[in-house]
Amino acid sequence: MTVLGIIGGSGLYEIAGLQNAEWRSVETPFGAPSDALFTGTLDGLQLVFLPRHGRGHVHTPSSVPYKANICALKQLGVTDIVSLSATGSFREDMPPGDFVMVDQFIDRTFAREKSFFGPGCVAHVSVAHPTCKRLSAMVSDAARQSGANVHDGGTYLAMEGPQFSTLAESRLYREVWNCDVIGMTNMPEAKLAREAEICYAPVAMVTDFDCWHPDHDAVEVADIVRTLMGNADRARSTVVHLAKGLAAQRDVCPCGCDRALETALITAPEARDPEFVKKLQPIAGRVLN
Ligand SMILES: CSC[C@H]1O[C@H](OP(=O)(O)O)[C@H](O)[C@@H]1O
Ligand SMILES: Nc1ncnc2[nH]cnc12
Repeated sequence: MTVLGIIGGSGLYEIAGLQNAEWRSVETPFGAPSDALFTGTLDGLQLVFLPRHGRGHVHTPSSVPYKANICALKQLGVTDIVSLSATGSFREDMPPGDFVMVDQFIDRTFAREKSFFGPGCVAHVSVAHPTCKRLSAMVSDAARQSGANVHDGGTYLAMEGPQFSTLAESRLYREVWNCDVIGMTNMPEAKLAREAEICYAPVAMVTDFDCWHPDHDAVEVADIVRTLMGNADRARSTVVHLAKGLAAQRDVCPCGCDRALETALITAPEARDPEFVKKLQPIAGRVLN
């Protein structure tokens, strides 16, 4: 069965229109998620919403409990995640207001735990293709139906933050590394979703041109928030259109996201730490038992 998870970024702290809606507190072996999770149904589809920074925006990009967030979504049965994020743009043809269906990342974050696995149970999943093509295509259609100008494909530079980039960094990411958008949160979120075998489709909602742009000397939160308000309405409408198109009956993912752990475990069964294996149950119970 499909359970759609929505991770709401800056400016997206709630979602309206769900039937049988309730906020549910969830504990995980990896601690508490950013906030309670808002569950309900939309057009017959089960949906779980989580505000990435918590209601009121209390978490910094570095303090977001990424592992607990993904684990909580998994515990509520989420099969597909749409991740909505505010981003800066490195491209003149991806101006504020546009949506970019990100399909690649460069991960420059350094102060975050990036794997559920560790000593006592080691696993290596592939993130060569870190997003789900099938889900991204559906989100892209839904975003177009909501009136957004959508770009299919793009590389997201994940920076640690919370400060915005220096001009030299912005130029490096744009001119040398050919990145399309920049943000602070999609890593390690995407890597953890893959480890949890959940399909992941990130939507970068452009809010600014970062500091490389001659007309935008510095990035300012007030400008971002203003653009976010327009983006947020289209993001909510995208979710509504997506819920109409996603079948409740779920087939095997053609990209293999839902089987990512099948070839990933390397620790010999007899060498695994039983306590740690217990902790990993919600994420990897399917392949560990
Ligand atoms: C408010 S601007 C900077 C902030 O916005 C983005 O957050 P999110 O990805 O959750 O929408 C960016 O990554 C920064 O955390
Ligand atoms: N220019 C920017 N850099 C990093 N994160 C962002 N989020 C929104 N705009 C951003």
